[in-house]
Amino acid sequence: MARVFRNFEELESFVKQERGKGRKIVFTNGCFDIVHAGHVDYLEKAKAFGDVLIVGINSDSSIKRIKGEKRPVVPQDYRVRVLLGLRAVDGVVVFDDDTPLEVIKLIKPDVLVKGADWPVEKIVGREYAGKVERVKFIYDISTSKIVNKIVEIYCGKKVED
Ligand SMILES: Nc1ncnc2c1ncn2[C@@H]1O[C@H](COP(=O)(O)OP(=O)(O)OP(=O)(O)O)[C@@H](O)[C@H]1O
Ligand SMILES: O=P(O)(O)O[C@@H]1O[C@H]([C@H](O)CO)[C@@H](O)[C@H](O)[C@@H]1O
Repeated sequence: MARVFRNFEELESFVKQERGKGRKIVFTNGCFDIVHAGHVDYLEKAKAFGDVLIVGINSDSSIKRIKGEKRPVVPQDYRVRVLLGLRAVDGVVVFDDDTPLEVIKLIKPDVLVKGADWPVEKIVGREYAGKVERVKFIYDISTSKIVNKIVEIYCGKKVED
């Protein structure tokens, strides 16, 4: 089963151990507030770029700063637990900064992956990765779309994007 790294030191020693076995380290990051089919698809494709997939997940306070006070809908411990249950994921680490730059600088992944909604020039940490991969969306879904649909259904209000 996948594991959660309690701190960056634990993560660093895991990465060193895996690299020692000749394994390719893939890293990606995100908020993963309400996990959906798009996340599952992109994480499986991310894993396929290497041998070990580590996912950096924003802390609750990080998400509040970057996505607004009303988010996240799902607390970080539950968001972590969902990712740990995904077949593609080997490890999860929570980061509290606005960006995963410090984690990426630490592990220098062989491959850094984001969904194709992120232009390369906006992918934080790209200069510390062996290469950067952007995964195209095959599902037209997002956490925001899910939230907005629920508000529309239950509150009869159209939420402005
Ligand atoms: N439909 C999708 N298909 C593939 N990848 C996706 C999809 N939606 C988001 N991603 C990717 O998942 C990662 C986490 O993104 P995030 O948690 O912001 O999801 P989101 O659904 O876009 O959430 P929000 O609507 O709150 O922005 C990012 O790398 C993003 O590019
Ligand atoms: O879930 P998101 O919004 O895709 O995740 C964010 O990604 C940002 C991205 O990596 C910038 O290149 C990152 O800075 C931010 O902390 C979220 O993880």
